Amino acid sequence: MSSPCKLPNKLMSFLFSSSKSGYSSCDSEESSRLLKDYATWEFNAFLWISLVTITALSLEKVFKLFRLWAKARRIAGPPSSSFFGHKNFGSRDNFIDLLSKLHSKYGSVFKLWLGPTQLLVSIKDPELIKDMLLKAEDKLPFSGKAFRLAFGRSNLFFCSYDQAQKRRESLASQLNEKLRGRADIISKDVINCIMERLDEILGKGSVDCKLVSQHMAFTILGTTLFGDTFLAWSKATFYEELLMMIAKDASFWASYRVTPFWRHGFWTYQYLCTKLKYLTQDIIQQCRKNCKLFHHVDHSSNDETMKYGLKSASSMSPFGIVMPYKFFSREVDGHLIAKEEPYGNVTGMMFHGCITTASLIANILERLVADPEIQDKIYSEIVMARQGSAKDDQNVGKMLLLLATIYESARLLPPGPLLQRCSLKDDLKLKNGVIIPAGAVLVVPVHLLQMDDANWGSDASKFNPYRFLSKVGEVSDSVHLPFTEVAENAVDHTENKFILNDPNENAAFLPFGSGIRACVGQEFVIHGVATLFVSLLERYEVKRQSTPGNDPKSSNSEIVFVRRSS
Ligand code: HEM
Repeated sequence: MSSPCKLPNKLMSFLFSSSKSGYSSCDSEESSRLLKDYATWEFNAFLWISLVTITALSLEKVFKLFRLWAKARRIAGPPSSSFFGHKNFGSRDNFIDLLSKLHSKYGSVFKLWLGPTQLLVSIKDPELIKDMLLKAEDKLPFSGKAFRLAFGRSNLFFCSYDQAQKRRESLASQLNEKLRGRADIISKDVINCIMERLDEILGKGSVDCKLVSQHMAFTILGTTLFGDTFLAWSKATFYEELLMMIAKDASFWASYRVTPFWRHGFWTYQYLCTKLKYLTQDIIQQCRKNCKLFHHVDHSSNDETMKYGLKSASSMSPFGIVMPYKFFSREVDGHLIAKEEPYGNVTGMMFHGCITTASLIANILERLVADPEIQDKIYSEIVMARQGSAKDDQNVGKMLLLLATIYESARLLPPGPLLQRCSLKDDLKLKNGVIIPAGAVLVVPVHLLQMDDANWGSDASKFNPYRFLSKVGEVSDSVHLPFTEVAENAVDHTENKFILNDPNENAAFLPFGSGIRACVGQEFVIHGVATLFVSLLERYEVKRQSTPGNDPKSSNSEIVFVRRSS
């Protein structure tokens, strides 16, 4: 039999010769034999290459696993109870309790095997956490998967930092640009629209605090991304409902290792996700149309603008402060982006922003209802800040008690999921010398940390906004204030001068995360929610509904908005 490496040449020469001299039966036998040999040779080569590749990949996996086990041995923690399968940790509260107990036993860093290949490392020391959050760049593939499954490709919430970095920077620079301008973070029109909607809901009777907060957050986020176009969009209510329905199931469907195509519920979920995508496309198209119109009007009115030195009012803009050119062009800072990505990013932001902002608003309302004294003081602060300033001035920087109340409510937010990170490629060395192997899941039990007396004093579990305020002269020079330019003028009602501490100075303040993957929207949200509460508290007093049999201290009882006499 001819040597296999000569086969292709032979085959080629045969094909050429046969085309010149025509077919004989002998030639055709020879040709079919050659073709057969060639096919066998190709098939064998394919099998060998597959075998070598699979063996190399398996060896790499086994090697990584041994490396993980070897490196994890050096971290304190309970031994793995079972080599096979998962350990059942019960509910989320049970799991947090378990972490708390293990921290008391093993110190500020310990490991916990979730399975033979899944290593979790929990960190509770604020300084080590700060160090880790600066160094660990990646997130768990799970969170990226939940976003991708629901909203399509999204680089903003991608697990690998390399992929997310450009979009993060682009979003952060747009938000910060607006914040630096201090103007109209939430425009007067948006606030009016929110108040009108609230009046409408109040007219119908009882108020569900969570639902009202959700509507408010949704309007704020929608107008931030899509501008005033969003206020006139007829499908906004449907969009909100759909987003919330998807939010309920997103983690569940993402928790499957293999996408569960066989489950009917999964297809219903996918149907809702597709509907949401079409709605996102619809609002984006509306924005584009308005943008063209806007540019047209803008160009034609340019002469007038120049002549009278007028600037176009920001409320006229059809876009919000984030989205336009950067998010819907195919290129961001020289990087070409996939066609799907802008929709994924925008819907992902709506999803994350609405859920987190809604829960913050609801939490602030609950705190104000439970503490009417603080509510009264904030109201006086608003009235005082308004005196002497223009009627539409929305500079919330002067309202230090309000801002401190927002920080404190964020600190006391009910326990969210753990803050999680990982380093996908490299091992991570913490400043206490502990080496965390690449691929380990790093978690920060945020709630434990934010309720820890060691970090916040003996009243850590109590609502006390004053912990974020310092008397003038008592604050250290190292404290940088986010609203510096106005903080100096702030006066508390006890007639002492107070200034607002930067909450991020305390490494245990983590409602927005910290470090390299910290929340991009933190300052925007604080500023936006403060603007909302200025208008809300100017108009209403929030109280607990006092119906017979209703425990006034229970946080489940309904809230009423009592209109203030103007
Ligand atoms: C009360 C409201 C909000 C809270 C409590 C919140 C909280 C968080 C937290 C805890 C993270 C993870 C941080 C980390 O791992 O260190 C995060 C990430 C993020 N947040 Fe927020 N957020 C809020 C609102 C917003 C808003 C309104 C936006 C956008 C306009 C936004 C944009 C983002 C982005 C883009 C990320 C992903 C960062 C990344 O993975 O690289 N957030 N947020």
